[in-house]
Amino acid sequence: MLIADLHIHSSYSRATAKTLNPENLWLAAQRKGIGLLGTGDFTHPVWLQELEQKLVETGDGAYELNPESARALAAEVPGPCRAPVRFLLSGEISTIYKRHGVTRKVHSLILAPDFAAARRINARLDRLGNITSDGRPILGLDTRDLLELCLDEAPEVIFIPAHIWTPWFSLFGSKSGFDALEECFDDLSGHIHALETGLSSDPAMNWRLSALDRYKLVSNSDAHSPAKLAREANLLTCEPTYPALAHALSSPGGEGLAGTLEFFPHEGKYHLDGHRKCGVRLEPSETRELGGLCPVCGKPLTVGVLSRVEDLADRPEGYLPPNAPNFESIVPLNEVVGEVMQRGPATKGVTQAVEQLLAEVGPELFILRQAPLEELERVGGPVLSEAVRRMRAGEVVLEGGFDGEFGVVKLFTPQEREQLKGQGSLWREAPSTRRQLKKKALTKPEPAPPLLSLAESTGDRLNPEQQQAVAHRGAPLIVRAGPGAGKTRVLVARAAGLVEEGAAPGRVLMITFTRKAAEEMAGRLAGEHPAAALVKVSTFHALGREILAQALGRELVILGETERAALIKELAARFELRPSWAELTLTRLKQQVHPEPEAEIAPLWQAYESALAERGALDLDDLVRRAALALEESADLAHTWGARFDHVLVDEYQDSNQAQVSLLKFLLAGGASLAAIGDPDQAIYGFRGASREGFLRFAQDFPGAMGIGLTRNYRNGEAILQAAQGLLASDPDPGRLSLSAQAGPGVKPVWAELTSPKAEAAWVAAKIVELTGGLDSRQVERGDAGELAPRDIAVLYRLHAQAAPLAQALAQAGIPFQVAGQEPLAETDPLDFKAQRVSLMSMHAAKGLEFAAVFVVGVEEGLLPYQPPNGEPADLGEERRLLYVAMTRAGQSLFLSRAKARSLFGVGGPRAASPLLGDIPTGALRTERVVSRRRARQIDLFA
Ligand SMILES: Nc1ncnc2c1ncn2[C@@H]1O[C@H](COP(=O)(O)OP(=O)(O)OP(=O)(O)O)[C@@H](O)[C@H]1O
Repeated sequence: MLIADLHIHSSYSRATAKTLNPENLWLAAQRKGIGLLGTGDFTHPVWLQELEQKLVETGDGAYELNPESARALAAEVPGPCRAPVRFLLSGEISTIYKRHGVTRKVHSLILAPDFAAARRINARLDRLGNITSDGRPILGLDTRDLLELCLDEAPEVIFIPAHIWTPWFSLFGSKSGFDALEECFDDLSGHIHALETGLSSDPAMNWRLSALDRYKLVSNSDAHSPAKLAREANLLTCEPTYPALAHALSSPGGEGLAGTLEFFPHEGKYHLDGHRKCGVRLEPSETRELGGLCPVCGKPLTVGVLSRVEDLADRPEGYLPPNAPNFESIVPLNEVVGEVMQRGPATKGVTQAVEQLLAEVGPELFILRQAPLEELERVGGPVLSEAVRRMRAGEVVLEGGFDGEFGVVKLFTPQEREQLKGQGSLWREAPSTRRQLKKKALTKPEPAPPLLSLAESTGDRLNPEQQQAVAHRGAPLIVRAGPGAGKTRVLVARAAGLVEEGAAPGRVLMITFTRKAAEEMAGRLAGEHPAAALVKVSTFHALGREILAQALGRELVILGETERAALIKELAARFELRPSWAELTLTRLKQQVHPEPEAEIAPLWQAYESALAERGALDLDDLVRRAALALEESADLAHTWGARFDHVLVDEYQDSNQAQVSLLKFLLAGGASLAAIGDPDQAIYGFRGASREGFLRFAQDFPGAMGIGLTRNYRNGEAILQAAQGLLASDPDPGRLSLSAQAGPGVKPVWAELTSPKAEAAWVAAKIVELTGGLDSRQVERGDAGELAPRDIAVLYRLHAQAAPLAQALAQAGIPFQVAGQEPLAETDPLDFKAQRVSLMSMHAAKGLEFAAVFVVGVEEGLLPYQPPNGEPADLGEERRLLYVAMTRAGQSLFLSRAKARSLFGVGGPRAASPLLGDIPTGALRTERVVSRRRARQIDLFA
C-alpha cells in the first residue's frame, strides 16, 4: 500500500516553516511513512527552480531526490523508516472573484504531469497575476477559467477542488461557496474527478450527498511544516507515478485508490458552528434554531462544515454507499504520546519519546495503524498501546472545533487519567490545561434589520425624469445629470426605445467618450433589445477617422504617441520652447476647427504641421477637426453625412470641445434628432479644450433646446454624496442640481494621514484586505467582515507616478490588481479580459466608472491641484471637479488619504494636505488615526 500526501506547501508560501525544502520533505516523508508526496507550490518560480535542481525524474512524471543528496542524508532517517520517496509536482491556487453577484474564494489543488507543463502553466498565470509573492498565489480569476487554462497547457492535469467544505476558501464553503459543483465549473465540470474533503469533514459526511457519488474523495495534509505531513493522506494501490495516480483518481471502478487516512473531523477548525470571539460553539440544529445568529453578539455565526453538509445533504447520517472505500481516523503520534505523557505535543519529552518509537518500531503511520500493540507496549508502555488501540477502534472523546478553533480529541477520560497515573513507562505527571469552552445561554437575539439591497431597489425601472429623457422627441435635448444618476441607463433606454419605435438601428448613432465606454455601451444595448445591437456606437475620434478616410479615399496614417512626442521634442528644442508646454498647446489648438496659433507657438505649429504633411500623416488630435474641415470643404461629403443618421445621442457632453460640436452640427444638418447628456460638474478635460461653459452653451449651439435634470443619485451613500457636494460649494453655479441619495445614509468617507507614500500604500493594502474579508485563513480568523471582490475596489491617483509604491504594497499583500493605462510587460493572455482585479488608475481614467469601494490617494498640496515641476499650476476649478469625480465613483466606502512627505520628480520634503480638503465640510469625513507599525508593536508589548 502506498501512502500519498498530495497537498502541502513549501517555505515560499505565507506562514509556513522555513525548513520546508526538498531535503527536509524527503526526510519527513520517510519518518511519516509517505511514499508519494506532492511538492507543493509549483507555481512559485523560485521553488520550481529549486525543485528542478534537486529532484531527478524517474521517467513517469514522478521525481525523486537526487541520489547524492539522498546518500548524504540517509543516516538521518531512523533505520526502520527508510524507504523510497517519490514526488509529484503539486500546487494550490486561491481564486477570488465575483460570480452570480457573490464574492467567491475558492482554493484548488493542481498536479502537473511534469516540469515542462508546470512551466507552461506558470507562464500563463504570470501574465494574469502575481505568482512570485506567495507560493499559494491569489488570482482574480474565475475557478472555471483557471481550470480551462490548466487544461489548455496540460490536458492531463489533475485538478482537485481543495478542502471543499471550509467556510471561507472552498467550493462548497458556507461563506463563499457554491451549492453544486456545476455552478462553479459549468461546461468543464466533467474534468473534475476528485474532491479533497479537508480536515473538518470525513468521507462519511460526504457520502450524505448523492451529488458527490461520482467523485473520488481524497485527503491530504495541506501541511505548513514538515511535522504536519500526512495528518491526512491517501491509501493507493497503484504505482507511484503520475499516470497511475491520474487513473486511480478518475477510474469509475475505484481501482488504485483504496481509501484515506483522516482526522477525526471534530478536530478540524471548522467542524461545528460558532463564534470564537464570543466563546460560543453550536451544533447544526442549535444554529438553525437561532436563525444563524450568535446568541451573544447577534452577528451571523460562522457556519461550519457539519451544518453546511447537512444543508446540502439528501441522505441521512450514517448512510453507507455500496463499495464504500475504506477510511481510517487517526490522531497525530505526538498528540497521542502527549496525552499518554500528559504533556504538550511539542514538548521535548514527547519529541524524544516519538524519536524512540520511530527508531524502534517504524514510521509514524505504521505505528498508528499497523504496529502490533505488544510491540508498542514493549517500547512505550501499556498506556501507549491502550491509547493506540482506542484510536484505531474510534473510542475517543471528542469536542468539535469551530470558527477557526481546533477541536479536541482525547483518548482517555479525566478519571482514567487519574487511574492510569504512574503506570506506564512513558507516563509523567503534568496535567494539561485545555481551554474550557463556554457554551452560552441559548437566548434568541433581536434579528438584525434587513440591509437595503441595491438589486432590490433597482429593478428595470426608470424614474420619472429618466423616463422623460427617454421619451422626449423633437427639439434637441440636453440632460443635466449628477453623478450616479443613471446616464448610461437613460441613453441605452432611449436608443432601444427609438429602435422599438421603428428607427433603423444603423441610423441611430451613440457617441461615447472612450473606446472602452463604447464597448460597454454596445454590450448594454445588445442586452436591451436584439435590434439595438445594430445601433452604431462610436467615439468622436473614430467617427472623425471614418469621415476623413472617406474624404481622402484612403486609410489614414496616424502618428504614434511616442513618435509624436519625439517630433515635438525635437522641434521644441529648435524653437527653445518647453516640450511639455508645446505638446499641450498643440493639443489645445487642435480642439478647434480653425485654430489661431499665437505668436509664441506659431513657428513650431508651422514646422509641426509641415513635418506631418511630409510624412503624409495626421496625429490623433487631427481626426475630429480635419473631419469637420473636410465637411466644410465638400458639400457632397456634408450632404452624405448630414443624411447618414436619424438620431444622435451623445454621452459625457461636458467634455466635448468646439471641433466636436462643429462635427455634431454637420451630422444633424439633415434633420437628425439630438439628445446629449452630461454633468458640467464633472468636466475634467479643459486641457483638451472642453469646458463646462460648452455644456451651458448647448442652447445657443442647438437652438430651441429642451433641458431635463436628473437629480436622484443611485450610487453613493448619502454621506459620500454630501462630502462630494460640499466640495463643490465653493464653486457656486446657479444651475447646479441638488442631488438626493437613493442608496441610504451610508458611511462617512474616511480620511487618513500617513507618514510616506510607502506607509500610505501599506495602509491601502491593509484596508483592501479588510474589505475583501481576508485573503487567507489567518486574515479571516482575525474577523475582517468585508465581502467585496477585488474588482469592486479601485485606487485612484492624480499622477501615474504615484502607482509604483501602491503596486508594490498590493503585490506584497498578494492582492490581485492591475494598473490601468500601463503597457503590459508581457504579452496579454486570452483570459486577461476576464481576470478580476483591484484597479489602480488615474482619477481621469475613472470617469464614468463605479466601484463599491474607492481609495483616493495623495490628497496633497502639489498633487491636487497638480503643480507641475516648472509649469503653470493646473486650474483649481477643474482639479476640484476631478476630485469630485473621483469621490463620486464610490458606492459604499470611500477613503481619502495623503502622505505627509513625498518626493516627486526628484523633489522631496514635507507636504501639506490638499487645499481642496478644506472645501469639504468639517464633520463630513471620519478621520482615522493611523498608528505606525513600530508604535503598534510597542503598544502590543505592554498590553
Ligand atoms: N432608475 C433607477 N433605479 C435604480 N437604479 C438606477 C436607476 N438608474 C440608474 N441606476 C443605477 O445607478 C448607478 C449609476 O448609474 P450610471 O453609472 O449610469 O450613472 P451615471 O449618471 O453615468 O454616473 P456618473 O456621471 O457618475 O458616471 C448604476 O448602478 C445604475 O444601475
